[in-house]
Amino acid sequence: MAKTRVHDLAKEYGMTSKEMLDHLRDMKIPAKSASSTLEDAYVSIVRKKLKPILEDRAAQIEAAKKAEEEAAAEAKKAEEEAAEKERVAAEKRRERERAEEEKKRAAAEAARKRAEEEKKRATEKAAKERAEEEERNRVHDNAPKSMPTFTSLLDQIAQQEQVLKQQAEEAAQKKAEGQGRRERRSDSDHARSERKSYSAPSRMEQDGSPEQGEGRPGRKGRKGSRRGDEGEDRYSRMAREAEAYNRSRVLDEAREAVEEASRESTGRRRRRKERRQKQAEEAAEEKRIEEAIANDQDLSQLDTVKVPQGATVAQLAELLGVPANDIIKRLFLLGNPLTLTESMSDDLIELVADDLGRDVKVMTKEEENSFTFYDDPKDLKPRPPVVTVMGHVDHGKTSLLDAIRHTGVAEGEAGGITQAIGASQVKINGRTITFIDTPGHETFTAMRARGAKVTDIVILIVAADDGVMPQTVESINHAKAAGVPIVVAVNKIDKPGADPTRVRQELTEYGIIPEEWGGQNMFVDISAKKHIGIDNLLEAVLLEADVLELKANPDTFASGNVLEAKLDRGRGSVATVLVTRGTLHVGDALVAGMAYGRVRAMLDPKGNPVETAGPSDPVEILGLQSVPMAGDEFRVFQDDRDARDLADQRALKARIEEQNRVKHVTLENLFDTMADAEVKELNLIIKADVQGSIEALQDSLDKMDQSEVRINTIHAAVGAITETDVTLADASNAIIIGFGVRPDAKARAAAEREGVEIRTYSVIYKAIEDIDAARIGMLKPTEEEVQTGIAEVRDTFKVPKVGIAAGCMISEGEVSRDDQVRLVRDGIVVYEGKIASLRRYKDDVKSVKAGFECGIGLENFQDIHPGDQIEAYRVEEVARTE
Ligand SMILES: Nc1nc2c(ncn2[C@@H]2O[C@H](COP(=O)(O)OP(=O)(O)OP(=O)(O)O)[C@@H](O)[C@H]2O)c(=O)[nH]1
Repeated sequence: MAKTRVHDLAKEYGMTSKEMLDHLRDMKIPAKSASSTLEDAYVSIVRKKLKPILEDRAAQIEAAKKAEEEAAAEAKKAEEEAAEKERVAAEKRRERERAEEEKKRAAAEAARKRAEEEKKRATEKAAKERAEEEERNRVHDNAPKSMPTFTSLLDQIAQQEQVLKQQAEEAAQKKAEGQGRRERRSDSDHARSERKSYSAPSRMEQDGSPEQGEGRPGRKGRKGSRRGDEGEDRYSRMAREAEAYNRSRVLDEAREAVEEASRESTGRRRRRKERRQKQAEEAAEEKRIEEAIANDQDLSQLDTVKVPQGATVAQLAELLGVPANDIIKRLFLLGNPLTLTESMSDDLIELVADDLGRDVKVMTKEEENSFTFYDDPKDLKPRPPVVTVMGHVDHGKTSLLDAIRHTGVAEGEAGGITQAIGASQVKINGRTITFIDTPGHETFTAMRARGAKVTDIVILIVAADDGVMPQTVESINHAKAAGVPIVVAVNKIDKPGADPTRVRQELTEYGIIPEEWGGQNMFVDISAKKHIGIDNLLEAVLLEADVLELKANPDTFASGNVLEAKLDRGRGSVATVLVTRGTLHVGDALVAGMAYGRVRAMLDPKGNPVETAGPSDPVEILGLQSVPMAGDEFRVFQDDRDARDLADQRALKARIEEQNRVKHVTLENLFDTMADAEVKELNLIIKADVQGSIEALQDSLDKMDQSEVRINTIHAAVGAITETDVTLADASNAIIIGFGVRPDAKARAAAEREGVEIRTYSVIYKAIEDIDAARIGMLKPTEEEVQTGIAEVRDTFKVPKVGIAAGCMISEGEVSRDDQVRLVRDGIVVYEGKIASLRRYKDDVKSVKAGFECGIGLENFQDIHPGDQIEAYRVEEVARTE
């Protein structure tokens, strides 16, 4: 019989071994230590006696739980209140922003008006100035530009001379009154003295010695001029000096005036140039605003200049409307001297533009070409509808498409019809309908996920003997999500148990209501097998198409989507494309995703070679140099260099993204990486469900031999592995170790993208073992966990005998009945084990794929909550490499 150890029993009662030993001693039960074993009889005594303790503990736990719940409820309430407050604040903020925006718009409008008025005024002023200038030029015909200044200077000089002459006369008069001998002097001498002494007073003032001069006996001017100051008459000397002084001053002033005049003239020229530039800018701005208004563009985006990636200095200058020198100067200051024809990096373009106070958007070739086409309504012509058939498995999708392909074909020919490409076309009443031959909503949704909306109408096929089934509902939801109208084909009406009315009834539950019952959907009863009602169905599709008024411009370069593509051994890259606009011709240069080429040959759905394909035509094209992907958009280019450039650019971008994935360290490559590295360190980020695990691991790591590789724990915390952890690991070349925790979806995607290794464990010793082995290059994994699928728990329900089961949606991959699973709640692993039941509605199924709903029961586990995640995985053997 199994024996129970003291410490196990203690654990069961949530007490320490010592406490348990004390109880045993009280009960007189022999036990020495925690590892002592107890007979079953003793164990049952203990259980009986300790029952009140257990109950007490349970009550405590219950109380604690209740308190916790209350606290949580309160916290939630507070959170809701805060959220409400935040919402109100956000609303107010938005209102403020709206008002601000309005204000800005009004200001912009006012500025524009002001600019207009200013422009008008400036034009008038300029005209006036021009008139005045012309007038002036007429007066001073042929005169140099500085002449007016000289003239005014000469006037000034004449005025000054007049003043000085007066002053000299006054001085002479004074002197004549004081000294009689002056009277004897000749008239000419007197006149000369008068002329020459006009600046005498100022000279005297300068010398500060009028008395001294007055006291000295005078000499004859002529004599004085020959023999120096001694014999010179005082006034003559003063006059001479004044004349010399004046001449140099006048010359200086004149020189200055000339300079000033020439400065003024260049200044004027500059100002004129600036004014003209400003006017041109304003006119350009006005034109842009007018164009933007005419094209319904967002006015706030107007200031952003679109610059193609790799633009040269000259191109950027032209786009920004600034002199190239301005850009070269800034590049020089930024330490990146470039010449006019050199191209600039994205960063440099942005830096320089920023420095110039301009907003730019560097456009990749992809962005440059990713505009939506605009067609003038008068160029639009009706086009055939494009139809996809959807429905539950075995309800007859393939049979219907087959029946449709045989429509209008004579019995004898029927056998010869082969489905050449992934789409077909039928003619009814002289009109064409295009069918996409990959039925089912997976393809439909996959295409839609890639941005390809090719289907105009969905035919929902429902077997009259089976009624609405799970995939019927899923198809409805997918069609509704894409906003595509549904025509219902009630199939298998030839079968004895067929009940078309029941189908109609059931579909009303999902909002699909027959027209005859006042709803929006056309219903047609058919038998795909017996070819009954097929024409009626096609007519219904045409009626629906009429409502949609499907149109496209056929007279332009073709564009559309790739429906499927493959590499054919004999023919190379083969792609089925659906033209949505324009007309595709043999010889056209086109790009589809990363593939580029010229259309070498085209085949229609019946496999016949054709020269052209218009809107809604599916064709198989040969000639692409690589294989595009289903859903890729294709476009024809006028110039095949543009097509090649775009394809190259896309391929280059993909390559760069691939290369940019830094090769991070993993436990497997640790040894080899360390062999090359100078610093031998292993960085770890540890995430665990409880603090204890972190401490236990850290403890073991500390004890590890770190002489060859130093182990650094750069971050350790309790909780799920998040995107931030991955970012940190990426930046510090670290490995993430998780205990009882899982990465969330974002973290998983980031780790995949950045090549960061995440290792999750449920036992510590296994992690230590792996790290230890990796350190010495001995990590040889023999098993590998392969994730198969993820199920999101949407709801839980009670199943008799099974207990609580989870109503799930498979969000990734495929979950199989025999997969191993773990239940993850908020990133923490709460259960690991097996699937007890996997069901689609009432049926047990082997597996369920992404996009489908199912019920999952877990083995011996009932604590499932909505919002939990069930991760399914398989453990696979890994072949040893050595
Ligand atoms: N009696 C009868 N049987 C039909 C009719 N249409 C289809 N079937 C049969 O139903 C079965 C399933 O038809 P499929 O066309 O393969 O159905 P499906 O929806 O394409 O099936 P999956 O491709 O598996 O999703 C085949 O055995 C058909 O012969 C019909 O109008 N009457």
